[in-house]
Amino acid sequence: MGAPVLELRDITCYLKRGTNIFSNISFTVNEGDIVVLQGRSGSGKSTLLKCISHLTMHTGESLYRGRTALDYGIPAYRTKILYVPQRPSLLPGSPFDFLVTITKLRSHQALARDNANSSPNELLARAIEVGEAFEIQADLWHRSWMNLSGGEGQRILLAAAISLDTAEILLLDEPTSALDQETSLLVEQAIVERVYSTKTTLKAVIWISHSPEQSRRVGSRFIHLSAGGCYETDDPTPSPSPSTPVG
Ligand SMILES: Nc1ncnc2c1ncn2[C@@H]1O[C@H](COP(=O)(O)OP(=O)(O)OP(=O)(O)O)[C@@H](O)[C@H]1O
Repeated sequence: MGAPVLELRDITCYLKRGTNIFSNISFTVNEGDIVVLQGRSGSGKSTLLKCISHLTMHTGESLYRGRTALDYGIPAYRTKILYVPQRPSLLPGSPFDFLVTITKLRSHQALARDNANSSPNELLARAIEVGEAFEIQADLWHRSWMNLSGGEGQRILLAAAISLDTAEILLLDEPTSALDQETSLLVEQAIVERVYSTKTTLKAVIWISHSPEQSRRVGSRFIHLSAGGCYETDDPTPSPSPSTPVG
């Protein structure tokens, strides 16, 4: 087992007093883990990823390398634990504009000081290279997000997250939901290779998937959200009743 990277302690998310989406979610993500997060529609998978990245109010703690997001400062924490939504629905401009905006963030610049390839054009060159592995043509990076297909936008967002190469954990919210089987396989392969490569910053992934086949292909661990809690199983096709409670 690799070193612990992210420890979730008693994460509870409530809509209003007395109504929790889930309660006391606790598990640890180690280097080399590809944790597939499963559960019925509405069980709270996306909400859990948003809690981990501090986009949603919750109680409990997410410790990255033993420290909280407040210890690091939330922007710096988010460069290391990066949430990738299913769709880039509200982003203005083009994917290239998005990369330019990121390079101007102080949290990104603090990390990029050690990294010679930090200018927007260098970042774009890396993003284009990653995107090509996902069959994204270079000119799409300059097209408005609004004029990209669902699958193009999804792959570009993933390629951008990967090419930043700052995150130790990617929180992937159904990263292939808009893709055909063949393109899904390309994306899966690229992500899995990066987790196991010693040349990239990425150490682990939490990956929401509704597909047992995909879970089997990519997952090294399987955590199921159910009845407001979670359990870990060895089986990528989850059983209706909890096997091993986590936490
Ligand atoms: N901001 C919000 N206000 C009210 N309810 C919310 C809010 N965000 C999420 N919910 C509710 O919380 C529950 C969990 O939503 P979430 O999107 O996390 O589920 P999910 O497991 O990711 O679902 P799916 O598999 O369908 O994507 C749902 O019942 C949803 O309607």
